[in-house]
Amino acid sequence: MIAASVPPVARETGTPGAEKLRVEHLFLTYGGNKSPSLKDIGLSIPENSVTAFIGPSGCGKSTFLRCLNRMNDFIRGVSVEGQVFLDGEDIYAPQTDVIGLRRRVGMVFQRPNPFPSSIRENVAYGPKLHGTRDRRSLDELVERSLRGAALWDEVADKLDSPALSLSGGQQQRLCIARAIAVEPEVLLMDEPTSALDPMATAKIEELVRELKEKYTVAIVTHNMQQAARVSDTTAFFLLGELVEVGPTHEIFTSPSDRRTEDYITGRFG
Ligand SMILES: Nc1ncnc2c1ncn2[C@@H]1O[C@H](COP(=O)(O)OP(=O)(O)OP(=O)(O)O)[C@@H](O)[C@H]1O
Repeated sequence: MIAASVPPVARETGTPGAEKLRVEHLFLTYGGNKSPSLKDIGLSIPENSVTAFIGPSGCGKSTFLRCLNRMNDFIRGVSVEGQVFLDGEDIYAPQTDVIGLRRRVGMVFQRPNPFPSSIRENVAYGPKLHGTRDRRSLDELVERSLRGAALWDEVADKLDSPALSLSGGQQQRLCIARAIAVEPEVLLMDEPTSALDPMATAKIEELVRELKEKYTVAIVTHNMQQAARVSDTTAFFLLGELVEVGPTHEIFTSPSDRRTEDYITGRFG
């Protein structure tokens, strides 16, 4: 039996599989809505792994992802109850440094959204904002981040070209480079391939599998094959509830909840 609310696992930092994020009794209600869009979510996310959030449109996947670095704070009237622990500290506690939190928990969005500046400037932007000024350090960071996003070989000779001159898939990898340039611990990805063609999608999927060596990755996807290909753990959401979470191969081969089975076998969604 795979429980939707999993008990905390050992929290020994640096150990693959130690708990990075833990969510307890999370409810979220958008302003003006009578009922919550997320209901009593409990979930544990191990570090150095990929966790996929799947479910039909409107089930709350993106809303939940945004709870993990308080991006929902930008939406007026949202109320959040419950707890989200990052390395054991509640990110919704009043003393939380939210800017610091978003540095530790970075985000990549559905549509590639590079700034209208050069490739180099896109990657250097975050580190500069956080105080890195030295040109050599910045150059090193830009190269390391572009390598980390599997883009370096394609752009090394044109770092001062406009980011918007890149293809959609390259732009999305640039956004990943921008996200990792500030050395986050967690990367949240909201349907990062939904605007890309199959080749570009395959590259991002390969990259996601590599990224878990250094980061904890949580990814929202509409595409069940993608979840099966890239993730270690899959969480299935329906109507704002977390129905089931477990190892990806188990969710896709022997789910314990009938609703998960109906979804993954295409009976609805
Ligand atoms: N800014 C908002 N204001 C009010 N309601 C919202 C807002 N954003 C999302 N919702 C509602 O919250 C619920 C969950 O939406 P969410 O976008 O998180 O679902 P999703 O599973 O990510 O859907 P999709 O796969 O279509 O992106 C939906 O009923 C949606 O209408």
